[in-house]
Amino acid sequence: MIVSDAGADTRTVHVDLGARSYDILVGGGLVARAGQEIAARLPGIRAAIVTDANVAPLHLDRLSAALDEAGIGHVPIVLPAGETTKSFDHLMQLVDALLGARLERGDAVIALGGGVIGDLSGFAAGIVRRGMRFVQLPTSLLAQVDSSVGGKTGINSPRGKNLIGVFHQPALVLADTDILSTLSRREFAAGYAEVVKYGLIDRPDFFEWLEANHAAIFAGGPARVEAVARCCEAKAAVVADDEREDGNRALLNLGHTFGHALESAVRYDPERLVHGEGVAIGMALAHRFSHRLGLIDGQDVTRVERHLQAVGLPTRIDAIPGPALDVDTLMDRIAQDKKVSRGQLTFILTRGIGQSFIAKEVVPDDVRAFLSAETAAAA
Ligand SMILES: NC(=O)c1ccc[n+]([C@@H]2O[C@H](COP(=O)([O-])OP(=O)(O)OC[C@H]3O[C@@H](n4cnc5c(N)ncnc54)[C@H](O)[C@@H]3O)[C@@H](O)[C@H]2O)c1
Ligand SMILES: O=C(O)C(=O)C[C@@H](O)[C@H](O)[C@H](O)COP(=O)(O)O
Ligand SMILES: [Zn+2]
Repeated sequence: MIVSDAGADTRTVHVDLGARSYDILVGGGLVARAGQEIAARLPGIRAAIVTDANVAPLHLDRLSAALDEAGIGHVPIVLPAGETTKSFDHLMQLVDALLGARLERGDAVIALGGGVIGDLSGFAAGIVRRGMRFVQLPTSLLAQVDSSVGGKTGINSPRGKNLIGVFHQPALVLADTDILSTLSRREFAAGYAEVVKYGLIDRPDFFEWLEANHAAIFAGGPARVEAVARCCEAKAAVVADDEREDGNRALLNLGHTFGHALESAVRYDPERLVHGEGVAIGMALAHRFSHRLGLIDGQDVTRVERHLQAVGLPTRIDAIPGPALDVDTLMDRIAQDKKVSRGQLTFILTRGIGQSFIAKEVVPDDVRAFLSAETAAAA
């Protein structure tokens, strides 16, 4: 993985995966350049632009014009916005539209959207004609710093989050930071949870930088570009080292065992919880659980909670609006987590800020007692 300058305001992060290597371009104005960047890497293709009903009216025409300019024939496919679109019904609809457009295996699926569109489109690209080319044009902060990189694709099940999917790497990621200007503050903050995650995993200096610079990142400008590029650099390094999560890639799941259980328990209802908010609560829970197990100093836990709260992110289960969540349901979803191995729970726990580690054979009764205390505190 190499980070280099590629023009005045574009940063290039290379994801080093042998034959499946690709570039992530980060900076302003990339939608306008998308046609030429794609044509340079995937000459002669046709494409489908997959997007959602919120993003389409804001950004589809500009991308379409950029592809026209580069002579890339394309069809738009617009799906409903929101987490419930990561479903078998919408996968079927998307697959049918790709086949109906007579796109070939060598053609490309271009995801123009947040993580929902990226995960669903990547899955469709991975299975249609046994694997079409795939390009990510992430439009949410979360998608720019996390979901567009690394090739995890898929949909949700009522039994748990992301339980159905494939690894399918993109051929190119174009993270146009200008496009974030139309994102709501709530969704920007949700994406910021995944930004904080990289600091908490193993980059304490980055966490400290975020504490000092979060306002500038939310405001836009160079700090935002810097944050996106540094997250992509961090994720690219992990993915290059462990593409299919046989080892350390699991660290990217910090906060997700709890977070995914919460998302699934609210049935992926965005009025109650979106993914990044689930990750924020999940990271706070992972730190408090680590403290309960005697692994981490209470001052570090408070520092993490304070930073998440400073940008308006939730840190407790009772921050989720609607009916109280039940511990049995949460334990049922946790038992479905993809990190479970030979029936044993795996969590990402921590010994301090930037000192996360993979904890195998976590005792379910310890988790249950902890969640009972957390939800009782909420009652
Ligand atoms: N594959 C991975 O490695 C990975 C990593 C992290 C998260 N994820 C997945 O990503 C999903 C969450 O992604 P998300 O937070 O981007 O959610 P999302 O795709 O639902 O986007 C959030 C909301 O913002 C809107 N939106 C997106 N870009 C916009 C823009 N530029 N202007 C205005 N509105 C815009 C969307 O329409 C949606 O309503 C979850 O399903 C999660 O599981 C996957
Ligand atoms: O890329 C990864 O690996 C991650 O874990 C990134 C997470 O932020 C992301 O939410 C991912 O989809 C979770 O993966 P899962 O395997 O737990 O479904
Ligand atoms: Zn995530």
